[in-house]
Amino acid sequence: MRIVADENIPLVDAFFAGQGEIRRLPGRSIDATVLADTEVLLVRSVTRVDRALLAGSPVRFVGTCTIGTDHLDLDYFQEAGIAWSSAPGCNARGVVDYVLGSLLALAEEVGVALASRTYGVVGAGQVGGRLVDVLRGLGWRVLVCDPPRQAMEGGDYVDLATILRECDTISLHTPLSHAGEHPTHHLLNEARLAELQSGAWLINASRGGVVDNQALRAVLARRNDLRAVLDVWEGEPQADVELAGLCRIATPHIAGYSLDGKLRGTAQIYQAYCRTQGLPETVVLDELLPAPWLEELTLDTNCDPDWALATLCRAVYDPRRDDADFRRSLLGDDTQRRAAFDGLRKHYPVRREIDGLRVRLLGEAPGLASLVRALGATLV
Ligand SMILES: NC(=O)c1ccc[n+]([C@@H]2O[C@H](COP(=O)([O-])OP(=O)(O)OC[C@H]3O[C@@H](n4cnc5c(N)ncnc54)[C@H](O)[C@@H]3O)[C@@H](O)[C@H]2O)c1
Ligand SMILES: O=C(O)[C@H](O)[C@H](O)COP(=O)(O)O
Repeated sequence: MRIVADENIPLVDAFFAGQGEIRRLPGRSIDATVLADTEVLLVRSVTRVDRALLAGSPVRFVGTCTIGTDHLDLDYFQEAGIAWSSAPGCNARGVVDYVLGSLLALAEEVGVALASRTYGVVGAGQVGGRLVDVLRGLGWRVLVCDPPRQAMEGGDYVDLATILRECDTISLHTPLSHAGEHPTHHLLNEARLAELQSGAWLINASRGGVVDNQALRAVLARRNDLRAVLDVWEGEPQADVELAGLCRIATPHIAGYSLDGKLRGTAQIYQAYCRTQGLPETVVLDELLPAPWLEELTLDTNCDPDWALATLCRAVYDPRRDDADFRRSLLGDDTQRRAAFDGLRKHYPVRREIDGLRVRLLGEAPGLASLVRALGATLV
């Protein structure tokens, strides 16, 4: 059996070598020609997988090591009887860590307490749901907008207008969709962006097209009270340089790029492949994940909780490093910038997840203990 895999899928050999011959290619160069004799296609988000790519090929399983599926034509897969799998939730924790790191950076810059903000989470699935749990666990006020979940489950949700009116800190975590009852393409359009509160912070680590980038650029140019954090861009790998310049944090679609998240992505499509083929799963992720560089921290119980929060988060990840790398890459011409966008992602440094930390408290400190638990770290 022949397998074509994006060259940026880590551990693809460890998981799939027993299944056939693997050909690794840059995701953007996978085309119909290379699939002419391929049964299994393993991709990341940069490969558009649709009729034009697959028609006439023997591909019978498509795995994407990503949460997002907007690059897959699922209707075509159904019509053509092609089995597929994404990796739901694989890197959700990484995105939560990115949002936390961004909030810390903005709070420091503005000089406000994060506890004084009102958070609006739009889309409460794998990523947004985890984020809501962390923010509420920290004791912060959070409103949630998720019309599909609200329709299915009822519960304590608000609409987007309420989020824009009441929240000064908004984080977007919806899929990118152009159709259906609740399409998200340009969910934040010119009119909605105009409703952002004075001094609002807007974070988008979902998909670029959820925010009208041109409208965002215009509103940020007009209003210097607003602060935007963008990890995702319309037209990637091309990012709007002027818009990036107006953002407080700008990164090349790496919010979910923890090592754990990437490896989980590979493991999840391997598991799905085995299930569809009725094969036993013989490769186990836990045996392949290296130990984190920092496993345990000890906190004195009289430490300041805000310092503890920043220290625990930044011990694992600080998005300002990615922001700095990305800004340097924006100095070239269009071709160089596109290459740099992909290059920064391909050569992304090792990063782990905050919930992998173990924290030892030197004595009784219920407030600190609940902070550690809210972050998802383990108290020892
Ligand atoms: N930047 C990154 O590195 C990165 C990493 C992981 C995921 N993502 C992206 O983040 C987004 C969220 O991922 P997820 O795993 O949480 O997805 P998910 O499918 O688990 O959750 C999405 C949620 O959004 C809700 N939703 C759908 N339409 C909505 C609308 N119009 N308004 C409000 N809510 C709506 C859904 O009901 C669902 O609960 C996706 O776009 C995904 O591709 C980005
Ligand atoms: O959808 C996802 O899982 C994320 O956006 C993911 O980080 C995309 O990474 P890529 O496949 O582009 O490497």
